[in-house]
Amino acid sequence: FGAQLYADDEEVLLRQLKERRRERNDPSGGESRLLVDSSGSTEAHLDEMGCEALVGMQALEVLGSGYTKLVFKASLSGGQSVALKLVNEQGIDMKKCLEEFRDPEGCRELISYKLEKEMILLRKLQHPNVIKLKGHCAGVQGGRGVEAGRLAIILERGDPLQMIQLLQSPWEDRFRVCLDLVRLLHFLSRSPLGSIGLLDFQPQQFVTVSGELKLTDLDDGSAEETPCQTDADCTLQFPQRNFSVACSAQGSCERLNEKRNIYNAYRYFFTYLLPHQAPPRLTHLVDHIMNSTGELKADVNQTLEAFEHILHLYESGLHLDDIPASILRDYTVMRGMGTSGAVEYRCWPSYSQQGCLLSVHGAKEAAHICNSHSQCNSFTLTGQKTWTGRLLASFKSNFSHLVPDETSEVYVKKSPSS
Ligand SMILES: Nc1ncnc2c1ncn2[C@@H]1O[C@H](COP(=O)(O)OP(=O)(O)OP(=O)(O)O)[C@@H](O)[C@H]1O
Repeated sequence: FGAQLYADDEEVLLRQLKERRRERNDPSGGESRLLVDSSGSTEAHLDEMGCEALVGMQALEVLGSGYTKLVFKASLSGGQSVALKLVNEQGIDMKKCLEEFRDPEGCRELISYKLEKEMILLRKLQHPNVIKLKGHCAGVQGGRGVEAGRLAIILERGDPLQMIQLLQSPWEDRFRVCLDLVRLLHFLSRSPLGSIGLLDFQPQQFVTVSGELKLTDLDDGSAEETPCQTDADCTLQFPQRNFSVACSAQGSCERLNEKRNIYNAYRYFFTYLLPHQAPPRLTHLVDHIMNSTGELKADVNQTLEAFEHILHLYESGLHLDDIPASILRDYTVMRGMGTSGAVEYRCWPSYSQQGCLLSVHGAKEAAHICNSHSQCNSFTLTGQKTWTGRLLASFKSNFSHLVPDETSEVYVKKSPSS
């Protein structure tokens, strides 16, 4: 069934289009939220939004576009911000189809099929790291930049993944993207449609929603393992490396989709995001992940375990056990206080451009960091937390006075004589 859903065979598409045309001429088949799924049954998706949700919406800006689809940010009349995905009339797919068939309506319909396929897949593959389908409308009313009469799918809105921005962000946020990706690959390896390989593994296929990574382009997947006769038929080829996979007794390359996904995760994401500025006490674990995924020595279960282990240590602070509690004796603590008139210094990669704002497990780790910065004479544990629940600590050279602040604590280095 999965492989059938992923089939892009032109003949299959045209047959489906003809069937759809027949259904449309059938007066009973007009409901916009009824969809014929590939098993032939008609499913109602009454919890999803329909065309009525788009009445009065404002299409605000283009979020992104690709060969097939165009994505708008839209503000619904209730104020909710969503992403609308439509056929990209200017896209390569449309151009190629027009060149070949010179039939604008047929081509639009052919490409709409990919949107429908994506919709079916989004329903079948629900996971925190897959973009959420909110609904669809088979005849968009029109609005700024959106033509009338087109199929639009309504998705939760994300921010396109900006690799350059991510490279400059704290390790914790970069680790989160990699962890989310591994959680997604783990799910895809045992999805309801079988083990799915993502054939186009570019960062453009992903967005983030409040820092969480989500796959948004689902039509470039394969749920079929490559058929084979001998092991020689099962090679995974990448520009820098090739791998051999065994041909199973059933005549398919064993877990090729899973392996391809892991290596792509390594080459497009981990290499850039994981090792750089990893917490010193976790680098050996990060190096181990880099090695085992770069050499395809670990499967997706082992890779996920390794990531979750790092997360556990990082959240619990267990990796900091060797920092003695006595390190805090060198500091005077003032609870319920913040500072003003601070003399800031910059560190990298800081959560703030102006000063040195880093995440810590607690006062002990903050003191350890402050001791390693020559400019640091005090730090404030703010009440703000990062996604892992770690605290944001602001490191400073000096400050002019203390101000009451229920949510924070100030630690000042004792002078050598005191
Ligand atoms: N829910 C969303 N929120 C924000 N941006 C999105 C969303 N979905 C997609 N995008 C942006 O729109 C772009 C195009 O979407 P999508 O990848 O589905 O189109 P495509 O035509 O299949 O692209 P490609 O040719 O790369 O396969 C994405 O690269 C992404 O940046």
